[in-house]
Amino acid sequence: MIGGMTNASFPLFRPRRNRHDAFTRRLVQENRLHVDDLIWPIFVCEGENQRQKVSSMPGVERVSLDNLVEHVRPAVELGILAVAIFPITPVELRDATGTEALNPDNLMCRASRVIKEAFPELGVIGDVALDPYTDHGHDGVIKDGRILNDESVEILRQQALNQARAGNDIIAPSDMMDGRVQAIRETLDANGFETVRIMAYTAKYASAFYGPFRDALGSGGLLTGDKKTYQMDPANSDEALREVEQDIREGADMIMVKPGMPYLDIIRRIRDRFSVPTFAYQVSGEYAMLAGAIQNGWLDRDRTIMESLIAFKRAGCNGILTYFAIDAARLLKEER
Ligand SMILES: NCC(=O)CCC(=O)O
Ligand SMILES: [Mg+2]
Repeated sequence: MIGGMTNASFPLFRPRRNRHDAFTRRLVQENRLHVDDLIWPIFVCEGENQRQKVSSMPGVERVSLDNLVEHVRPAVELGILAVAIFPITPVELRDATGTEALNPDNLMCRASRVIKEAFPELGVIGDVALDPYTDHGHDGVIKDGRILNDESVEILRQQALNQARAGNDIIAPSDMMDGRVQAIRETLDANGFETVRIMAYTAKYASAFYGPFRDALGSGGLLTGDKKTYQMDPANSDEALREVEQDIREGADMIMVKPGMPYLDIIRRIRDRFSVPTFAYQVSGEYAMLAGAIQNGWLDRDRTIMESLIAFKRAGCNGILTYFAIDAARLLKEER
């Protein structure tokens, strides 16, 4: 007996029968990708009429705010529910403590207002961490070569409040400091933002797959050392469960695993244990691998994109942050 059924064997059991034709395959399909599952990360930059290509992410652009509404419109028209904003902070505005993160008129806040004004229904997710704003490229403040936890959290809670005031619906702390979810929750609530949601980057690994993202943000060259004292060791899995448990207790509404494809086992373990809405970030390096191979004609574009995304659903994700969001939404629309 397997799963309550007789373990029938060939020739009685022919698994191929359920693959016989298209209608049967659809009928028995276990997981489906829906446009509601897609979150689109976007890069914004200063300047006028900018649409800068990111060389290591073919098909991805950084856009200036005057182009932002047109950039985002296809996502809205395709029914994508939310975008995640990533600002490219000019080098001259970066400093040791990421002061620009607290500027109510920083690029993130202005981008958020531009999007909210044009598309009030579109969900806007703001990344909270100091790395786009520091001159050393780390997610927190440094003293004597160490990334300080509690001092960084004090800045992060102000950064989150700054973004909530600009209109961000979801605050997504990606810094991996301990205790920041609770601190951000308290600060939001104390300031009347109790409906602003927190999507915690809960299991964020110290990964090589963020390389192209740092190119896109211009923070790659700035980074001194690595992020191993705050991001997780790729060898660890139990630890991710402890991180999830803690973030739920601290008040996270949604949690995230990052990167995505190399960490599907982590997603599955989380889903088996917890009932919290779980997201994954198919990060820049994953995008670069696939988009590069697609561009070279080594992989079939449409099938590769869709197979890479259904894997997240199979692993148990409620949604996926992916640079392929627009392509995938188009493909889903064609399928219908
Ligand atoms: N905090 C957001 C990221 O680090 C994104 C990484 C990526 O796409 O590689
Ligand atoms: Mg944590």
